[in-house]
Amino acid sequence: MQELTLIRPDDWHLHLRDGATMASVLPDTARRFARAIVMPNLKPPVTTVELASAYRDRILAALEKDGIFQPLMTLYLTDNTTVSEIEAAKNSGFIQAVKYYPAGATTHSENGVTDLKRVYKVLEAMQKHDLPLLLHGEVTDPEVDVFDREAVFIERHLQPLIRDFPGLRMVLEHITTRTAAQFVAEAGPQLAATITAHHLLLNRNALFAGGIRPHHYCLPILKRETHRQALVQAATSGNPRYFLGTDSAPHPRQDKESACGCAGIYTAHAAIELYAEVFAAADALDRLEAFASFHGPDFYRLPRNQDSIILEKTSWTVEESLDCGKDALIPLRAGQTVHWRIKETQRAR
Ligand SMILES: NC(=O)N[C@@H](CC(=O)O)C(=O)O
Ligand SMILES: [Zn+2]
Ligand SMILES: [Zn+2]
Repeated sequence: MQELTLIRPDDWHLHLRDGATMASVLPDTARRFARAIVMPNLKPPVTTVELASAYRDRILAALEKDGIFQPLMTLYLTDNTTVSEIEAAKNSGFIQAVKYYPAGATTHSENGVTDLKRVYKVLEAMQKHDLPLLLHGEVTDPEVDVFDREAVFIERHLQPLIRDFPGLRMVLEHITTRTAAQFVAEAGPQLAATITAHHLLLNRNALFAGGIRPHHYCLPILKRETHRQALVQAATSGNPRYFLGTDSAPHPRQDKESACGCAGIYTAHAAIELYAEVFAAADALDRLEAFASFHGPDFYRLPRNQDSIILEKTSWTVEESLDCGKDALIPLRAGQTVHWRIKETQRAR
């Protein structure tokens, strides 16, 4: 049997939703991670410090009292975000970043930015106050093939952003292509990327295995095998500019199993275990801790965690369905086996 002790990891990209759904998914994340960057794409979106503060209070109220989990909050950037809101966010002490969704790109992005030029003043303020910008990096141009939207985003939007804001730290979220991995490797220290467990485990064949698989549909969409391999290579490379972000995104079963199903894959129930599978398969378990527990806090300029978790190589079967308040929630690997599990979590002394 194999065991692996890690400093407790953090999740640098997470959807917790709100209300009953949040209450039912939160324990999965809090059991594994010390902190998570909480995405602001609620309905209505978390666009102000006041809304973020109230959302944070609801998360804290839903947590077990003796836990250590800390939500790290984000603001949802819109065409109307003001410079004074950025200053207030920086001064809040609990907002760690601002999230950019191109309007219409993904779940609950209808209030996103319509044209980056409209938020240049706000980006200048973020650069000045050193508040990172998190990017859903896909163009929404309907002329662009859905499999190319990330690569085209890099060319059309990310390159100009880097040129125009050389002092703004940015995270290209949930990267899915060799192009993105390479771009991050070649860019300077202002740019990092999160990588999900599902993009490391699955290629686009998983969308059509024996029939259409709505529970494998997420955005950016799964890509071909060569891209998956490039992501594994990046995640296991030891390069500090790649780190863990699950993008665990719960949707009620009926919204996924629909004629127009929602994008999002739920992985919080087995998050670090799934990454362990990827790193084990790449013979790189010795690099999991840095990817999961060091690179993220270093980039965000937060302290690394002190306590640890122990993973063991033991198989267990994922439940067929979980509860998400309103309806069933179908987790990744439902009814199937995960090959690592958490043996123990240890508090720092
Ligand atoms: N990743 C997804 O497919 N969905 C996310 C939104 C996002 O991160 O783009 C969601 O909120 O459901
Ligand atoms: Zn996204
Ligand atoms: Zn997301």
